[in-house]
Amino acid sequence: MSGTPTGTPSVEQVTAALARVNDPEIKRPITELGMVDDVAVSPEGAVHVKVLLTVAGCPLKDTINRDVTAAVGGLPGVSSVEVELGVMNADQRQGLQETLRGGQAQREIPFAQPGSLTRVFAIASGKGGVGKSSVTVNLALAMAQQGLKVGVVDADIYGHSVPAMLGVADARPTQVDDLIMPVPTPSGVSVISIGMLKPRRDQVVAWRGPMLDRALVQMLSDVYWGDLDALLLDLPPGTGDIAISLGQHLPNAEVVVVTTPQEAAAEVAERAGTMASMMHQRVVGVVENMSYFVSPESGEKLEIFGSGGGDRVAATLSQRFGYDVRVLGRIPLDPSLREGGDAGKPIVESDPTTPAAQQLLAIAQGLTGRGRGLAGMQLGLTPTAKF
Ligand SMILES: Nc1ncnc2c1ncn2[C@@H]1O[C@H](COP(=O)(O)OP(=O)(O)OP(=O)(O)O)[C@@H](O)[C@H]1O
Repeated sequence: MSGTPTGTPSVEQVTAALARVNDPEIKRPITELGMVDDVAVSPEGAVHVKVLLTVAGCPLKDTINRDVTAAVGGLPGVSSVEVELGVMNADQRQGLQETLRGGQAQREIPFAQPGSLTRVFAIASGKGGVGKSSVTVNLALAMAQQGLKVGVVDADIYGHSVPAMLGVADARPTQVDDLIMPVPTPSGVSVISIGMLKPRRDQVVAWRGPMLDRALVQMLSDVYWGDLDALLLDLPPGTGDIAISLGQHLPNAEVVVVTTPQEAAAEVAERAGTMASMMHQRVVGVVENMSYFVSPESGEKLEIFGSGGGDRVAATLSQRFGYDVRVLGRIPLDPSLREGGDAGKPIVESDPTTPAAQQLLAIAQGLTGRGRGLAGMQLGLTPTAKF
C-alpha cells in the first residue's frame, strides 16, 4: 500500500507496523488482540495511536508504549508519535478472552487435550533440597535456548523458589477478569507460581487436597499459555496431593526424577517415581544432582553425598516398570549454580561452559531431542492420553 500524496504514511501502513508489535505477556500482535483502538495521521506526519491496555495499571505498559513508538516512528514520513494509553472495557475484555480461548467458553486444560503438541515435563523428587527447582529452571532455559517456547509452573507449595531463580521474584501476574497472564521473564520463558495465586505474598499456604487441586487446575487452565512447545512443572517433594492431582489432570506428563547420590535420597526418589507410574505417567529418566565436587586446589573429584543414588533409582524403576529408565545426567556441585539461582540468572545462562551447565544442557537436549516416537509416549493406559 502506498503512502499519502504528501509522503506521510497512511492509516493502513501505520496499522501494518503496529501488527509487528506483540503484547509482551500474551505474545501476540496487539492488532489481533483488539488493543489498537484508534490510529490518526496528520498531514504533517504526526501519528496518534490509541492503545487499550487489558487492565488498568498494566505492569508492562511502558514496554508497549516503547514498542509502539519504535514501530511507528520507523516508518518513512513520520514526524512524531503520540501513544495514548486507555483501558479495555468489560465487553472488550470479554472479546479478548474469547479470542485467546479460541472461541471456547469452557475452561479446559489445553495440554491434556488430544492432539496437544506441548511436551509436559514434571520434575519430581522424593525429598526437598535435592535441587529440583534448580534443575527445573535450568532445563527450561536450556530448552528456550534451543528455540522452543517454554512455560514453567511452580507447583512447589513448600518452597516456591522458581520465580526468584528466573529473576522475577516479586512479579505478580496480570489478570484480565478470570484469565491470568503468565509472567514473562528476561530469558524468554513464562512462569506462573502457586505463590503468585496467594492473596498475600507472605501468607503461609496451608492448603489441603481440594484447594491444591484447584490451584493446579487454575495454573493450567486459567492461565493463557499460548502455544508452548514444552511446559515444565516443579512439583513439591514427595508423593502428596499435588502429585495425585497432576496425575489425574495431566496423565500425559513425562516425569523426571531428581535425586542426589545419597542412599536415603534415592530411596524416597524411588517412591516418587513409583507414584508417578501409579498415576499412569511415564518416568522418562533420573537426574543425579550434587553428584560430586571437583576440588579447585587439587582437581580431585570428591563424592560429598556418596555415590550410586542415580543408578540405583534408575535400576529400581526400570525393574519395577518393565521399561528402561535411564540416568539422564549427573550434575556436579558448583557454587556458581547456587549463585546463578540466587541472582535470578540460572547457570546455563550465566556460566554455560561449566560442567554443571553442560550437563543440564545435555539433559535438556536428551529430553527434547527425542522424537515424538514411542519412547516419548505415555503408557496409553488412560483414554485421555494422546500425544
Ligand atoms: N549442583 C548444585 N551445586 C550447588 N548448589 C546447588 C546445586 N543444586 C542445587 N543447589 C542449591 O541447593 C539449594 C536447594 O536447591 P533447590 O531449591 O533447587 O532444591 P529443591 O529440591 O527444589 O528444594 P525444595 O523442594 O525444598 O524447594 C539451593 O540453594 C540451590 O542453589
